[in-house]
Amino acid sequence: MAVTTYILTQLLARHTIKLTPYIYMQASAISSTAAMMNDDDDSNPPLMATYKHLLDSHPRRLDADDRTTTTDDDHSRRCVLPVIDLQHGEDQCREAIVRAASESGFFQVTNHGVPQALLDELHEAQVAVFRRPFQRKVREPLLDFSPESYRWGTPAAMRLEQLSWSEAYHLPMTTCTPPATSSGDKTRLVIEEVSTAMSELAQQLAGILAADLRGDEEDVVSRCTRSTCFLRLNRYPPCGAASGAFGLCPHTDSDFLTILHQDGVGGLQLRKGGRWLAVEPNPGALIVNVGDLLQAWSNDRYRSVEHRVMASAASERFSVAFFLCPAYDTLIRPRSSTAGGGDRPPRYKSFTFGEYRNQIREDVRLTGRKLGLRRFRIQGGGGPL
Ligand SMILES: O=C(O)CCC(=O)C(=O)O
Ligand SMILES: [Fe+2]
Repeated sequence: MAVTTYILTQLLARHTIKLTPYIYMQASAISSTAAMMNDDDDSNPPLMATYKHLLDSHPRRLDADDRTTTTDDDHSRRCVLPVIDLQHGEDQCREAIVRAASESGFFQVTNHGVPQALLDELHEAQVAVFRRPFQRKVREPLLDFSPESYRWGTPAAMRLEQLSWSEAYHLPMTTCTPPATSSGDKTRLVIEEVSTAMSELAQQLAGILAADLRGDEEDVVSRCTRSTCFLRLNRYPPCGAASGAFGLCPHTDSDFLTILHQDGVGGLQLRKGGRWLAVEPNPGALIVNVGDLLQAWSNDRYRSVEHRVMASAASERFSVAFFLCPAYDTLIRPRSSTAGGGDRPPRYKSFTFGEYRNQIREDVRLTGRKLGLRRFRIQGGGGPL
């Protein structure tokens, strides 16, 4: 029975896109039933079964009446991110990095020091980790990571637009270092090596961006340490259920700086000038993006740009994100003076990273979404950029 439902689910997952809407609803109902039976050999989280009420209440394309989502036209709009080759050395790249962080908030780096062979190994390990049966992912911790490190879907979603069709392992960097007693498992080692290499890269880039902001106030970058950063392994299962569904809902990153490695499937989009633009996968490059803390600390010199992942109907997608975060008690005090920008009054009230996180949690609990930096913005502060 388990095998039959598994095959049925797989067939439906592959073919729903080709079915008419009416047949599709029948198909999703059957597929939901299969998922609810918790087949032990099915690695997909039961997204369809769990969020069927949201899918059913929104049977049309997500974009039919929601301006925050996409259109066919937008799907074909591509965005070319600046590519910075780090082999030219820090001094040569400094200006390009500062310009990219100020103008686009997202850029790519090549010759970044994270060996491609290591990223390939992590990809292989990541596929194997997510291939474990769903019930095992939920019940048994991965290696010696905490059981809470596995997450899927969006428990608080009240509408389809708030649902992320994905699963992830959220790994604080402290836990990425295997204890001395650990078995030396290959997955463990590769996770540690990638998080260490990405952390070094993030520190280097954040250091360059920080150095360009004059002032001798507390250095936030030095407060981003192994005990405060984390790595997230993402998997986006195919979603034939609703065209235009999100693999990851629109958001800005709440950290200081993010390093992202994606596979070749595509799906990442940025919001630019009120439009969503697709980021073309670039093998060999890592994506870098400014987080909210860096935007506030730089008094809007660097930009934390809204982004999202579109779920694919046909292909699963994997990505790895490293989040450079300071300690929770780090004060984010906008710099009143920035290089090139002259004196500019602070645009944000000062806040600690801990206060920022708590405010986000509270906003999500009360409104269903993150309000982010606008919560700390000084009305009329700073004047035009
Ligand atoms: O998977 C991606 O491409 C983006 C991931 C992301 O935005 C995040 O984890 O914050
Ligand atoms: Fe993100």
